[in-house]
Amino acid sequence: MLGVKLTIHIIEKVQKVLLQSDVQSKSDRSPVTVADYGSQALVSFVLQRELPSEPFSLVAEEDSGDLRKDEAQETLERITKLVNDTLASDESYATSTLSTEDVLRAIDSGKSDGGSHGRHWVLDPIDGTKGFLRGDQYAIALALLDEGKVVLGALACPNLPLASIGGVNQHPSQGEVGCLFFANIGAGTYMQLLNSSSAIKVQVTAIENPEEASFFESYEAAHSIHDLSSSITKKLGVKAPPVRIDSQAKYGALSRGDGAIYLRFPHKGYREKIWDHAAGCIVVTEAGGVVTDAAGNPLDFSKGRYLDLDTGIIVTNQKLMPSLLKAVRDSLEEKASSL
Ligand SMILES: Nc1ncnc2c1ncn2[C@@H]1O[C@H](COP(=O)(O)O)[C@@H](O)[C@H]1OP(=O)(O)O
Ligand SMILES: [Mg+2]
Ligand SMILES: [Mg+2]
Ligand SMILES: [Mg+2]
Repeated sequence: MLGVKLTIHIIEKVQKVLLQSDVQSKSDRSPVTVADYGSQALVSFVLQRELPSEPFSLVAEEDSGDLRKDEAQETLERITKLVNDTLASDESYATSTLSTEDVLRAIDSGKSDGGSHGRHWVLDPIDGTKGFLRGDQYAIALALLDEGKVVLGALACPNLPLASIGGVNQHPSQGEVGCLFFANIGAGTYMQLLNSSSAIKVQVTAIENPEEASFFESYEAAHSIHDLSSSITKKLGVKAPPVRIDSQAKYGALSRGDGAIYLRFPHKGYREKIWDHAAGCIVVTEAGGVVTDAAGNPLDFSKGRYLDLDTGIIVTNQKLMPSLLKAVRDSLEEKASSL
């Protein structure tokens, strides 16, 4: 249990870093903010502080390359202040102060390649940066790999309502907001409000009839081919329109039964990273769901920083998976023969 408690502890702390902030563009033209860097520095620092006796390995999204350039000095100072203010607000870390060099080093300790041996932490400091910038959904995703398998996952979704987001009659502005999902291998998935400490066990939906199912996909059409998921769900007989939200909040929502299906088909040439799915994958599977690639194979997190997979990622419950896989196969064949 130490791992799970530790993970929650860190994520609650990181949430405080997430203020509105300037945005830079990375070499792949995706956005990165001082909050992404601050979050990664903080999680990395706290993990190393809490686990001094074991070799530390972190596979994380960001690196300090751009922050080391002369013109980034001011940004780096802002990130350092953000990190130090957060540490100062917590009893256990109030005496820690990081220099700009410490922050760069903490960010860069996320350069591990992971792999099939030993233990590796896997972090997406902000997943769904575009959603974060829009004020929509985003997540902080932390997982632990042990001998290539995900054994622990925590997904903090600060903008996710406690009430279901899968239905048609939604009032997203009402009620409590900010959910944390965590899963430990063999022990199920739990959810709690970010500002509370009492967790409830969650389960994926038991729906067997696709006509009653609703499905999630990316908000951003550049992240997933919407036409393809529409063809798949039509074949399956899904009646509801897609629920489009950002980030691994989709996995969290699915794990508590908000929707029944999550489809993700990135455009040609995009390579999926392990930090975009490790926490979400265990959160859904421990809640009774199934996560596979488009060919029906389980995701393999042991191959390094990237997932080596066939075409796309599909998620649903055990009952719906066989017919979903068939609809995926048929739609992909149709697409291939129309090219
Ligand atoms: N061109 C792209 N295609 C697919 N996914 C992308 C692309 N660019 C960034 N991503 C990543 O996809 C995930 C979000 O997808 P979605 O919100 O659509 O589910 C994020 O991990 C995002 O990274 P990031 O962590 O930088 O936000
Ligand atoms: Mg990013
Ligand atoms: Mg991500
Ligand atoms: Mg990210």
